[in-house]
Amino acid sequence: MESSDLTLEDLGWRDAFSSQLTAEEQGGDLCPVRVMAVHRGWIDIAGSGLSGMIPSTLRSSQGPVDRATAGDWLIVDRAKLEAVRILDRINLFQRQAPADQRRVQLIAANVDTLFVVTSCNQDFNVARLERYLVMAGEVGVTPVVVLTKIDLAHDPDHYLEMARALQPGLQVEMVNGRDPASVARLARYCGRGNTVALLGSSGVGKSTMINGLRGSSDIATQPIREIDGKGRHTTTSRQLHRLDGPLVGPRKGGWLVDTPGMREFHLPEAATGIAEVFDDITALTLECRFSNCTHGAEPGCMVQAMLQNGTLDPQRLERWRKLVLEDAAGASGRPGTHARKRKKTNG
Ligand SMILES: Nc1nc2c(ncn2[C@@H]2O[C@H](COP(=O)(O)OP(=O)(O)OP(=O)(O)O)[C@@H](O)[C@H]2O)c(=O)[nH]1
Ligand SMILES: [Zn+2]
Repeated sequence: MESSDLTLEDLGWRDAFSSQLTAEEQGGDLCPVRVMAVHRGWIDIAGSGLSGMIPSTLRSSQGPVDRATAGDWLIVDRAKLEAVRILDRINLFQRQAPADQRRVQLIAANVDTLFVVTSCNQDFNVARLERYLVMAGEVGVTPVVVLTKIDLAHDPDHYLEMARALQPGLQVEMVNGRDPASVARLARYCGRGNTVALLGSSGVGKSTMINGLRGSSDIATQPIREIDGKGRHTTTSRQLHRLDGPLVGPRKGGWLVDTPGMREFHLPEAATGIAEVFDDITALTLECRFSNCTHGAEPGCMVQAMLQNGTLDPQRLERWRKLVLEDAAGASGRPGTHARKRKKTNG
């Protein structure tokens, strides 16, 4: 282990983790650390005043999601350089492994804010944004829609209005990623101890934004060559990057989760997220006469009633139907019955 000047607060420690510690985990050789990067068989960890690399194997592992992933908090045995257990997560991004649908791939844990990034041009797509927001709701992470390239848009406020209409109370920020003064709007989400992740299509300006926040031109989101535990070079980008640029404040920055899966993330399941993003429609369905109403031609269908009287946007209803159908279709191919956490971190 090497020493470091990081504190647990810098690393994103929360009361939700303190309350999980047993008496013997609060002294002696056992201590909490955060997983900063995941390599094949090894993890980079950082805790109060220490950092280093240890084998990723847990002393005992229970079930498919009981594996360390980027952002996790672990109890480690400092003397034996061993990972003991994973603390219950505030949230977890996971997906079905592309190669094997029965396996889950863990992407990142304990994320505070999800930047849903889109540019103010043809990339702006209501259905796609709703999908991202459904995902945020499902994982239990607070989304912030970031509209980029406002300098190129003829009428950026139009995009702002459309974005705000996606979900009640949704936070929306507009930035010109190339202008540090503009990117500074995002700094408040990236401060000490905060963990953010980004979602958005290629080319919308994610890297530009991150570089602006970090105040450097190194591409924060490019894979980094590292030396693994056996002294080999490996390419990994499954890690947390410090957001420590001048906009956030030197030594005050939080963490950016950047893992390959994050950028291609799609939903393993979505019912909770759909209910959240489409809470207006969900509320209507509860008032239909029949509990198994398909909102087609049944009598006493509240959804149809609101459609008829013009209260409900038919396109929004169509997008909702599509997501619900997809979720139902996905249900059959899903991996095991893992417990899911859904607790909001900030608010
Ligand atoms: N005018 C303008 N250009 C921008 C803005 N944000 C990004 N760009 C430009 O858009 C291009 C794509 O930006 P990137 O930051 O590479 O996009 P990305 O989302 O990281 O793309 P991937 O790495 O493919 O996922 C670059 O040429 C940027 O300079 C912006 O707010 N305004
Ligand atoms: Zn109905």
